[in-house]
Amino acid sequence: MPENEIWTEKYRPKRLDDIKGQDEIVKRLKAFVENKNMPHLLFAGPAGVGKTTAALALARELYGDKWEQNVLQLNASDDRGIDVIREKVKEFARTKPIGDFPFKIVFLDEADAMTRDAQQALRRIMEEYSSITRFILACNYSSKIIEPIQSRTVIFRFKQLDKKDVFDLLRSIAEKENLNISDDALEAIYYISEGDMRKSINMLQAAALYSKDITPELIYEVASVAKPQELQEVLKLAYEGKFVEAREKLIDLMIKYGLAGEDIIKYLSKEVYSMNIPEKEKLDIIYYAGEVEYRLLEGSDPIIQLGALLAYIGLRGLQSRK
Ligand SMILES: Nc1ncnc2c1ncn2[C@@H]1O[C@H](COP(=O)(O)OP(=O)(O)OP(=O)(O)O)[C@@H](O)[C@H]1O
Repeated sequence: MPENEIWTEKYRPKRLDDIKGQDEIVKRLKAFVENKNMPHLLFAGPAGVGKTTAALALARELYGDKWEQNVLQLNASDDRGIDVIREKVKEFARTKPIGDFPFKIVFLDEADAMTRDAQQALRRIMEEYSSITRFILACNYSSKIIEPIQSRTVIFRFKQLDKKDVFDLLRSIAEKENLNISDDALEAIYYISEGDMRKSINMLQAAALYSKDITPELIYEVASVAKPQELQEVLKLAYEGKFVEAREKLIDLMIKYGLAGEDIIKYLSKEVYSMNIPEKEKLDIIYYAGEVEYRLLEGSDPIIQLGALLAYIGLRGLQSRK
């Protein structure tokens, strides 16, 4: 293995059985392999949870060493306008499978990013060549796929991966790469990646460039994310009415980690849940944070908007002490 290989590729499961946390889906895909037949499929779900991995593993198990000749994979980074769909996909879809197989597979990643016109062209090709070609479309939101495609595919909904699945995989990678990873560091990775396995593995690889000992500090540093305690500190200061200190600390964090207002608001909101204050206060603050986020996305000044949020938290604190 080359030294600088990307770990998400190096450790991408080759077989369906090695895919973590998607047991129901794996079971159904294995039945397709056994029957040597399958309908068109639509894989929907969040980023980095195994959609592409499942499509490729399915192809490997169906075709064995002929899998690459029988699969056309077009990523979102490839041009996938109508012309490409018409030419490239059609060209591939209309020719016979290589070897003794009844159909070929076309895999399209991030199909929900394709224009409606391109999806319409795709739909016609799906219909025309369905006797010798099956399509697997992956997307984050199935609602963004045009209805005629949805109704022609069987939808598989991929779940966000839970802690255990992410921890198991990261531990086994750490062992193979001779790293020491603490449980706190695993927690930190999960906190930031929110069950996105690609993000988790990338973070581990980035941290390993600096040290064999993977600690939460190192993870927060490479991920360029403020530690939960640092954000808690800001919230606490604000709630106690120490507005100026809270604001300064927040600006320091933004500079230290190079965070944009939208990032900060996301992480701050997450931390509000663990504040030691009444439930009603938390809900009010989270509601207000939602409004601030909206204003930020509309282009408002982040320092003023985040200041407004801190002031609001301060007011809530003041009222609760009355
Ligand atoms: N369920 C899983 N089990 C084991 N490894 C996984 C799983 N999901 C993701 N991975 C790892 O994360 C990497 C990215 O996964 P994959 O490409 O399958 O994500 P995806 O769901 O297709 O996401 P996207 O929508 O962003 O393309 C893989 O190379 C693999 O190493």
